[in-house]
Amino acid sequence: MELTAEAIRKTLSRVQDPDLKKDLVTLGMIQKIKIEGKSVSFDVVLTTPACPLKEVIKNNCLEALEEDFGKEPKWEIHMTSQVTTVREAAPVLPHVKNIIAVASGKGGVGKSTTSVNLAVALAESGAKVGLIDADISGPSIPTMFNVEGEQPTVKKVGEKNIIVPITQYGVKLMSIGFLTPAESAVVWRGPMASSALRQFISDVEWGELDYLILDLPPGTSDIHLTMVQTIPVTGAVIVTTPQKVALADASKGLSMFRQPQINVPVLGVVENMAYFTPEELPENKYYLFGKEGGKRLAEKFEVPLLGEIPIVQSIRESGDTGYPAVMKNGQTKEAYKNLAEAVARQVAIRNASDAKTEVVEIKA
Ligand SMILES: Nc1ncnc2c1ncn2[C@@H]1O[C@H](COP(=O)(O)OP(=O)(O)OP(=O)(O)O)[C@@H](O)[C@H]1O
Repeated sequence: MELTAEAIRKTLSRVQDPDLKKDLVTLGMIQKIKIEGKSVSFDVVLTTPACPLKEVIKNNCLEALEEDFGKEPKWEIHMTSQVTTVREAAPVLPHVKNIIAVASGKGGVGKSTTSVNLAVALAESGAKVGLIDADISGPSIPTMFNVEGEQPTVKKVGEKNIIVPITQYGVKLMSIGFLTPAESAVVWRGPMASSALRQFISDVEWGELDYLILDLPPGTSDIHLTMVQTIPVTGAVIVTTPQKVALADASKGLSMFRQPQINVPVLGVVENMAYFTPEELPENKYYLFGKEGGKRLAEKFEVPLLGEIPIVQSIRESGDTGYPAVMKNGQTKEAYKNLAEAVARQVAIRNASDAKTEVVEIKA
């Protein structure tokens, strides 16, 4: 077959994105085809830098091309990415492509730990990431990022005061905890918290972000309703442990997002503390809180199980020392990396599906 851009496109239109179930050409993923003699280069623009199928897609392209053009041409395939969004021309946070709420029904199940490691894992994949700590009951993000006691600066843009978020480990951070000294026992009442959060949305210099993670307080109170209605959430991630009481509360949390007045797509469930594993014997698993509760919850609500995170001493220690577990090599890094890939994948699937019309945008 003659080596032309059109012929290459025709061949690549046989290669599908396994998640989006459409071919790469129709999805607009094949760009910058350059032919120089027998050397061909082109870009494959994926929907997220955290794409777990990068290698699979690349190999499928190569296979199809060699089938049609033989082994002689030299193929140079650049795997790049551009995170997708359904928030074009959004009234608030117009440069933030996706807002992901991390929620749990019950407290203490590891929602903040999950948010932190998810945010850092996404940033490590190359995405632009922000994190809002909306946990008014006990903001722990400053500690988990080792920025306790730091205060965001304020700058004037025109007539307006703009808050510059704190950046740590490649993630832009705002926390209710930055606004009150750690030792003070300020109780954030609903309206006060909502107004602080509204400020986080309207007065913070977030810039361009691929993913803004929102660490919500535990539970399903009125405060949640206000928060979720204040912030135009793209999708929600539900964190639970496999324990019966946690699962019952997680069901409530999940159902909250599906209420008609909220109507936020649930991206999936994370089973935290899924099993205990001693770091020196990673193949030994002990199901302290029961087995596969998160999986059953995900099945019941017909949403994906995004990850199973073991209970490991170093995860707790990393939280306390402010050096997220995902930054250290080993088994927990893999678990969080896989989680980030699964979340990014579900966001891309959401954005490509018809469900996008259901995402509610509410002005802050
Ligand atoms: N997979 C894990 N392995 C070991 N320890 C964990 C794990 N996940 C969370 N923890 C620890 O459990 C405690 C509670 O976690 P975290 O603060 O993330 O929970 P939370 O659901 O956000 O709590 P809150 O209800 O206070 O918001 C912390 O000390 C944390 O370090």
